[in-house]
Amino acid sequence: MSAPSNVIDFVVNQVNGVTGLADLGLESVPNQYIQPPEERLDNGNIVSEESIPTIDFTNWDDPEVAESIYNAATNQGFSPHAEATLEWKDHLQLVYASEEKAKEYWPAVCRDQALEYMKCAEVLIRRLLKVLLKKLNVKDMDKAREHVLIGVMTLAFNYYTPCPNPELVSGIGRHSDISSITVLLQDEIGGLYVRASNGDGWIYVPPVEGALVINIGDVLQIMSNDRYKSIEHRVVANRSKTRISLPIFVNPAPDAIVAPFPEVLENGEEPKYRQLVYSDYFKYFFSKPHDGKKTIEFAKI
Ligand SMILES: O=C(O)CCC(=O)C(=O)O
Ligand SMILES: [Fe+2]
Repeated sequence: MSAPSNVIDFVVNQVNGVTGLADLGLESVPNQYIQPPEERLDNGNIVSEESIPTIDFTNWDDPEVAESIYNAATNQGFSPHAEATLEWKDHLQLVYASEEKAKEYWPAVCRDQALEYMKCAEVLIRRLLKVLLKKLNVKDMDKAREHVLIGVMTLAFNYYTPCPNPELVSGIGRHSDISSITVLLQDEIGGLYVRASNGDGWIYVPPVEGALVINIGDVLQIMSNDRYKSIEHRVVANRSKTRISLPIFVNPAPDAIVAPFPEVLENGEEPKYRQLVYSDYFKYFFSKPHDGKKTIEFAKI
């Protein structure tokens, strides 16, 4: 079977998605999905000596838990440049504005489960942020801070359909999230990689039953004036299995002002980032293809 003559129209406008494309039984993926060779992930750039830490949160009051979270959040490298290709995934995003709005607008098929999950996750998110802020000397989460750190939470459903040429495409191109933090639930298939600390290779993030993946996003990097580093990550496609992941993006409200915390600059440290309105950062991120950690340059002084 050959690809439709207008792939974007078939996938996007006719709402067939990548899954509809794959269902045509193509022998090879359309050109629009093929990544340039330097962007492909192979055994040559996978780092196996390094792994990501798994932290047990059962005992929140243990200072060692706080220390592990802090260490995990301060470690990240840099990235080179990227080309624009389409991603091999379909997705749905549910914005959590309020419980009433969620009940009104979210699809009935998953509404109750999604709401329950969001409520549980919110408890974890608040605790995590508290630990991370404490290390920055930011003592309380007042309304203004809440507006910027947990202004809008969005639950996304990523659906990575099997791909006939997984080595040529990208499930999601390399990027850092533009959240404060992202809490990700992945199924047992695997496919997520994060940048190794040398800034060059990639580390596989194995699915761990009962564990969530926590990513630091650009907003926390900006607000911590680089104490915390947002993590560059990517997803590879799978030849035979469907993979599902559910990230919660914990984002500022659109009108929130993002800037380094005064507490971080207290000792005369120079701010590395300017003040910006989050909606401008958001628009900038979506105005271009994923390009590693380059979005944050937009906020740099
Ligand atoms: O599917 C994953 O594991 C990661 C998804 C992701 O990075 C994103 O949606 O921003
Ligand atoms: Fe992401």
